Amino acid sequence: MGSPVHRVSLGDTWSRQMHPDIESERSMKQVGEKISRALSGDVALNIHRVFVRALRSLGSEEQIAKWDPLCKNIQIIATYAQTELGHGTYLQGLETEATYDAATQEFVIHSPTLTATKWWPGDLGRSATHALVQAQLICSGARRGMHAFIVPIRSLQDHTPLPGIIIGDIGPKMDFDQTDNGFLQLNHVRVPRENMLSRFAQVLPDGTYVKLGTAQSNYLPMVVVRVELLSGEILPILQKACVIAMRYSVIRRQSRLRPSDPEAKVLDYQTQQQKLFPQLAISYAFHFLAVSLLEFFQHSYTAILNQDFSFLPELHALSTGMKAMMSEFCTQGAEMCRRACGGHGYSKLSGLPSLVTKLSASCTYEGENTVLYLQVARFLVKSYLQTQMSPGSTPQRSLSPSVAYLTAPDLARCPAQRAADFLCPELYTTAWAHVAVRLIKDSVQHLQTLTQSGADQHEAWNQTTVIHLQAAKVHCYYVTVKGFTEALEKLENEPAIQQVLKRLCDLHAIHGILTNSGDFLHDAFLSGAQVDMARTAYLDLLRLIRKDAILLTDAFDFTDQCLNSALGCYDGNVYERLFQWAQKSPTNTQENPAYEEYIRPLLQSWRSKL
Ligand SMILES: CCCCCCC/C=C/C(=O)SCCNC(=O)CCNC(=O)[C@H](O)C(C)(C)COP(=O)(O)OP(=O)(O)OC[C@H]1O[C@@H](n2cnc3c(N)ncnc32)[C@H](O)[C@@H]1OP(=O)(O)O
Ligand SMILES: Cc1cc2nc3c(=O)[nH]c(=O)nc-3n(C[C@H](O)[C@H](O)[C@H](O)COP(=O)(O)OP(=O)(O)OC[C@H]3O[C@@H](n4cnc5c(N)ncnc54)[C@H](O)[C@@H]3O)c2cc1C
Repeated sequence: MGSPVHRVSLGDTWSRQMHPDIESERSMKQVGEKISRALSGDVALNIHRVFVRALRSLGSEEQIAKWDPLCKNIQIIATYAQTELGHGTYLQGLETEATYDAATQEFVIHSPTLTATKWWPGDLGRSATHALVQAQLICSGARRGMHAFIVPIRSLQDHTPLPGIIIGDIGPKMDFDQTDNGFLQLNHVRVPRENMLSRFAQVLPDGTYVKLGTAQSNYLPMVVVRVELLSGEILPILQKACVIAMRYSVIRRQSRLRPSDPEAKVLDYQTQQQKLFPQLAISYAFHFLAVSLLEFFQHSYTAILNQDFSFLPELHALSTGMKAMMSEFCTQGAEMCRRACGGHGYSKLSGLPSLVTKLSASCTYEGENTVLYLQVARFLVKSYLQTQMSPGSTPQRSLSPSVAYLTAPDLARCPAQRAADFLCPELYTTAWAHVAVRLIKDSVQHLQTLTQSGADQHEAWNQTTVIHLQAAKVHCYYVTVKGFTEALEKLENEPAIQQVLKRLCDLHAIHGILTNSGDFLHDAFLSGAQVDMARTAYLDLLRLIRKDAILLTDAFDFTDQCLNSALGCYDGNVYERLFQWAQKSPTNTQENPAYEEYIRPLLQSWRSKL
């Protein structure tokens, strides 16, 4: 971990004295340093731009050898242009066309309608010189579905749009002001045959179409980016929010626990702990899950690139489920951290509002969350039906490991007899698996009831998607609980940090049980008394985690510059920074433009009436 002196924001003009309230929280600093090293096992890849990932997923070796160095050396600036004005989710509905012309061995890329306009791609508005355009391939008189084409869009000489290209910025957004998301219309733009990325499909010079992968091979870049977004983009934002809110909560003193006491650190209030500690716990759960998913991804991705697609269904289900869950929970968690900082949390100087608005976008980009959860549901239904096949029926691929619980022994009742029983990873993992199985089974039964009563399968699916969504969300929560417990098992040689992290794992599992207690009470798996036991264990965990809270957030090892927050600096000098940074606000360094035009005339008119 860097020394404190390297953490204080540059340009601070007061003493570097550590605030005593935060210094007193770091008595066990070496535990925090050990935890930080455990987290450094994170294999988060740097999030290359989406284009580079798509090129490496869909391009032939020759195409990668040609275009990758041009990207790396910034000889071109490339964007990933898939979403259109009229379609983002439904890829089969994309309208941009790529029609093969055998006479010239070129593709003619065209936007046939207004809604075919590419809309949203990052860097497209003003920066990109090339676009990876996802378009419906038309060759040998047939439509072949979505394929990827590299299309030059701006001159490398003077950056002006090339012939047939209408391009610009889509206008102001909720955040990401630094990114020029743009629009692109293509008017019969010709590119050579070699510009169709051809790892999984080729068009021969005479227009013959050769499929080398599956129907969904060209969806691979989305799987890659979803996995990398988790630890590369989404999770660090929640971790930063936790650091800021936790440090502020040991500096902020407000009200008294007892009339005779000094004002209390707000983190000593149980309700403040209940706001922040579940966010801290889930950020650790997501960390360990992202690490294990990345390992699974790297293994699967290598196989897929070698035309072995056996891992793809589970990889697709895991990547969509974790992207949906992490973006949803991280967005909610960052907002909770912001609210836990009171008025100063609403100040942009806290750094928290922009974390919330940035995370909010992650619920939409790279796949809208509901749509992705329903992809998980589709996988769960298929997996459940697989377990119901009669033993002698046609051989099926083995059940994917992430749904092995579908065939594990199930308990009808939770065996917990006292609060401490809820601190047992096996007990709460089994509890989560029980509810997941029940909801998946319920969703399948509702679907089958409708189809057996004569409903069209697509209508039956639509009429049961709310139930499927609930099952998918519980499955994803189960995956995070199981992933966290498995990560803890690997820390057996570090008992000190294993104990500290186990409390977070316990809290994460029980927090989910208490906030979804209806799902556990529904079939009497838990009794009301057992929910009370779980709450007792939960409240005691809050008390125990309190003493490690600062160490657990220091362990994320963000510098002050990275946090960019007057509330979250390592030394805790919150008020000095707020005051100093506020004085730097442009409105404080300029003449008040409203005075001459509005305020003075107003005051004068009032004075003249006195
Ligand atoms: C600083 C911040 C940086 C942020 C950078 C963010 C940049 C953002 C970039 C973008 O947003 S790029 C655009 C992203 N767009 C999407 O993610 C689109 C989402 N839509 C889809 O993924 C698909 O259209 C769909 C929703 C999955 C539906 O697909 P489709 O309608 O074609 O088929 P289905 O009938 O649903 O499924 C058929 C079959 O295909 C399987 N499948 C679907 N997707 C994938 C995939 N990605 N990989 C592998 N397999 C996939 C699906 O499971 C079905 O399989 P079976 O069940 O039939 O076996
Ligand atoms: C900040 C940002 C950056 C982006 N960057 C890029 C980029 O670089 N390149 C790129 O190509 N795209 C990019 N996008 C676009 C993004 O990928 C799409 O917006 C996203 O895939 C969602 O698609 P959509 O906008 O069509 O939403 P829609 O699908 O229209 O969603 C609207 C509503 O319809 C619901 N819905 C849609 N389909 C179904 C269904 N089958 N079942 C149930 N409900 C459904 C959704 O749940 C949602 O509630 C970006 C978007 C954002 C916000």
